[in-house]
Amino acid sequence: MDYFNYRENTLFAESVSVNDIAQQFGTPCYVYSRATLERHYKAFTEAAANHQHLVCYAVKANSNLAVLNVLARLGSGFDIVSQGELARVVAAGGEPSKVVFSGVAKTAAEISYALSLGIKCFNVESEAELERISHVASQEGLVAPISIRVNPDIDAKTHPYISTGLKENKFGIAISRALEVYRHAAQLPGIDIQGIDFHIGSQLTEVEPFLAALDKVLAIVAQLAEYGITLKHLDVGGGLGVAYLAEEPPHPSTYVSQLIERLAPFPDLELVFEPGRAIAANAGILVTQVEYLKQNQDKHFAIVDAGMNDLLRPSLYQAWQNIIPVSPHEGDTQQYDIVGPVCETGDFLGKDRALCLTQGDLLAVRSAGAYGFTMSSNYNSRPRVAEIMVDGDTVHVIRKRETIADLYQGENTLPA
Ligand SMILES: Cc1ncc(COP(=O)(O)O)c(C=O)c1O
Ligand SMILES: N[C@@H](CCCC[NH3+])C(=O)O
Repeated sequence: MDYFNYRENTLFAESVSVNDIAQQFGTPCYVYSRATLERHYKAFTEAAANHQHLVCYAVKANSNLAVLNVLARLGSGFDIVSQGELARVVAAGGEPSKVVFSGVAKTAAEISYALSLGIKCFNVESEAELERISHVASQEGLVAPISIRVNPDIDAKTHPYISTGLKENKFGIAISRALEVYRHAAQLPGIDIQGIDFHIGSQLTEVEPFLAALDKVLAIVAQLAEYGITLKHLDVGGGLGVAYLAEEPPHPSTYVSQLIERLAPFPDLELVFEPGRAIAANAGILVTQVEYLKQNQDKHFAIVDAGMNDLLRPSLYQAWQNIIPVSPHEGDTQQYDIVGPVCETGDFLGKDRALCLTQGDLLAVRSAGAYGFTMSSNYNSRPRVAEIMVDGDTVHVIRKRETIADLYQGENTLPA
């Protein structure tokens, strides 16, 4: 049974109610749907069925072991950006041979760990990193599979903090230098050139920027072939957006098939995708309870038990996420700012929401399955909340709520 639709992540399953989950496990809590995660993953793989491909789910979106395990069981690969994420993939039963390693600041220790596990590819983000990978691999008598992440200088038309493919962004190697860097890489010891990679940003709502970047990168693939460097894969990154409000991002199947059309002249080039948000965002909600209602002159506040430390996106990006009552009831509707307990004016989950509320009501913040828990913190010494997975008629606690004692575990006072 599906609990969340791709566009409207309907909350109310017949057999498992959000109310019951909140009663049983307390609030705030994140609730994810296994069926939805699986459906979103399959939207990519089914659309790509006629071309060699690998979906490498971007672990940063939601790195809970159960989420990774659900995807690993379907054969998913993983896009990681740290040793910690790689360790999670392994602990969740993912295959290192399906892991691509992105990120601008890979340390020698991280490179060594990833090499020892035999990952699919390092997505190299700078010339200095290429030298470091070559050095580490040679020292260890290993060969590192690499792909150059090129920065195609394409405007992804998204929030400036999550745009990554412009020349002023820190990511990737300028596309104008790509040929030179590949020719150098081909001479380096311990390096095995496997592919090419780009990732132009997150929450893109149009296919055009992806296609523009892809065209630029395919031109490089063709030129490299002339130099005798034949690439095995092309990694188009992640970035496909979801509907938080009225956005109308392309369905994964439309996006995937349009990219694959462009690959007609390259039938042997494996296509790698790194979706995070498109798989996880609308597979999850954050459930929170109204602690107090309060009015300051004309302003109405609903003070809830989840704050910016639990869900940072509204504060950080002024991101809009739908907030709905779990059990709607009759009464007066007011324009509420939904604010949290954290001592910051920027601590809000939503502003000016027309809602009919009473103290104790449960609210669901939708589209919270991606960049929700993973961006949470202990700010204000608030324990991290529980994560729950709905799997058919069964509800699993996939991460228990932190205790107060967990908050300072590992800390010490100074010796006497
Ligand atoms: C290199 C890389 N790949 C994949 C992703 C996943 O992006 P999204 O969640 O937008 O699909 C990101 C984050 O933007 C990223 O930096
Ligand atoms: N954290 C961002 C997405 C960043 C993508 C990371 N490359 C968000 O919540 O929208």
